[in-house]
Amino acid sequence: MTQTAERPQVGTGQVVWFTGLSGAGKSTLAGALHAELQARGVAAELLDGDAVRENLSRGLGFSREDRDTNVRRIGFVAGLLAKHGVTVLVSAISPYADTRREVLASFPRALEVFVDAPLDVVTQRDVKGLYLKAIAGEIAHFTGVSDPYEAPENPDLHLRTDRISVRQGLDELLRALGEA
Ligand SMILES: Nc1ncnc2c1ncn2[C@@H]1O[C@H](COP(=O)(O)OS(=O)(=O)O)[C@@H](OP(=O)(O)O)[C@H]1O
Ligand SMILES: Nc1ncnc2c1ncn2[C@@H]1O[C@H](COP(=O)(O)OP(=O)(O)O)[C@@H](O)[C@H]1O
Repeated sequence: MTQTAERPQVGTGQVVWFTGLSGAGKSTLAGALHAELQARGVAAELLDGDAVRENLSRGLGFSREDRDTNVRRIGFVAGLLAKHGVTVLVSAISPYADTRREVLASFPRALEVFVDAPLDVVTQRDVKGLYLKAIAGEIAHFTGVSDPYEAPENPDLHLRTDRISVRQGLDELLRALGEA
């Protein structure tokens, strides 16, 4: 007979939700934090926007409805992982404040991280060459150019990636997680 009641309970994992424009630095910071947590032996999982869209959300586009579906799907998986004590790092533009609020409120422990760089900076970075195309009108509904981005009003962490280094951002994240 299993003695579930006597087994040690796995603590609820924290969900660290990185939101911001394309090219703001979400993947870079979430990836750096993931590597650091793993090196410290912390059970951590990364749900990155691009990988999610290739798998869990394949076929979804960038209408409000599809973005919200994408964000809710990520939230569902993050919640399952967190329930088992995993620290979950989510990197997704997640542009709509209401949907973010709803999903974040479903986690017992959540940290909203606003990865923030002004439009002119991300346009200059143009990591994937998408801003050039969006500005030329070749990509419809591109966040920050022809589609909205609703910045968090009261994020747990606000990282201005045009003012701080990746290392400084990582240090702030570790501090916020009590891992400094
Ligand atoms: N129209 C439009 N708007 C914004 N982004 C676009 C668009 N089309 C493609 N891409 C690429 O898709 C990545 C964003 O996917 P996300 O899943 O993070 O977006 S969302 O949270 O569902 O809004 C985003 O990746 P990141 O640069 O990593 O943010 C872009 O590379
Ligand atoms: N302080 C910083 N934090 C994060 N990324 C930075 C920072 N400074 C410069 N960058 C650069 O900005 C780019 C961000 O790209 P990426 O992480 O893919 O953004 P996103 O996932 O938000 O689309 C990378 O080329 C990264 O090296």
